[in-house]
Amino acid sequence: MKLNGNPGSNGQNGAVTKIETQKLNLYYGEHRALKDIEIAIKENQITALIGPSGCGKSTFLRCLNRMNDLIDSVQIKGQVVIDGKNIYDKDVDEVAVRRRIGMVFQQPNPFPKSIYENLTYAPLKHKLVKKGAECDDLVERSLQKAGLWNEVKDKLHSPGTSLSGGQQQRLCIARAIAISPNVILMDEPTSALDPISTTTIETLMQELREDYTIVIVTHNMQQASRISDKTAYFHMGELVEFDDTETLFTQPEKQLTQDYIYGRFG
Ligand SMILES: Nc1ncnc2c1ncn2[C@@H]1O[C@H](COP(=O)(O)OP(=O)(O)OP(=O)(O)O)[C@@H](O)[C@H]1O
Repeated sequence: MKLNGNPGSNGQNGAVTKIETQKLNLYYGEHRALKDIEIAIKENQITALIGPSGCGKSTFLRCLNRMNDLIDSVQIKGQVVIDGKNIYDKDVDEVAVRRRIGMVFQQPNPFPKSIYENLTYAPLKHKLVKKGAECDDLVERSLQKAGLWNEVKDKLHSPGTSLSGGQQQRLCIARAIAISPNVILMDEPTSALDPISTTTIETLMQELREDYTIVIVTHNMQQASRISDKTAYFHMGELVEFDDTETLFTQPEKQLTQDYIYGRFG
């Protein structure tokens, strides 16, 4: 696969801003893990977050769907504006935020239920669909989008955990899609997968970009380079550099970015 061959980086400079953070700071107790992060993430693009271990990539990602709210010691200051509205405003329902913004984790984590129920559980709970034909339709559409339908259509009532690791991760992507989000967050979604499953998911992400805004944390710089339109380099809680992926990997402006990309640390 060609390094820096991301097809989406051309001609999308005028894309609409989907997510914008303003002076975003996050504290775990006394520890300031994010420092004045300001970034504008574009709609229907893939944005990769890279940087050394502990620099705050996952913390930042979790700010985008208010997942950090679940941690007692966390204090967040600043704004995360999605579709023009700060998701930390008092009148915003955090459960509704998490519904609009799907998340896929490092380890595939299907529920201990059937493939079918993995996809219908949350939509039924949120009353997005009714049992029966609507659920059947949702299951087929979500699995089609996640590129898994042909592999599982004859065993929808088998446990999700009976699938291979790569299939389980695509089931988790289908589950994220089933709640009709418009943003999908992915935290190292392929790091537990073999190279073939990784390629399948990378290809799938290119297709999903048509319909969703995707933000992905990855340790794999070649992956960021292959799949993303924009890349953000984080270091010790700061956003050091954010640019078109091709520019960031070939002509990084900041010394810290150069050191990381050229392997001088991290
Ligand atoms: N639940 C938590 N409680 C306290 N501190 C935390 C918590 N989660 C993360 N941290 C700290 O916040 C900082 C950023 O962590 P984070 O996991 O966001 O980094 P990361 O860049 O995603 O790292 P990695 O690449 O290793 O996953 C680190 O110093 C980490 O120890």
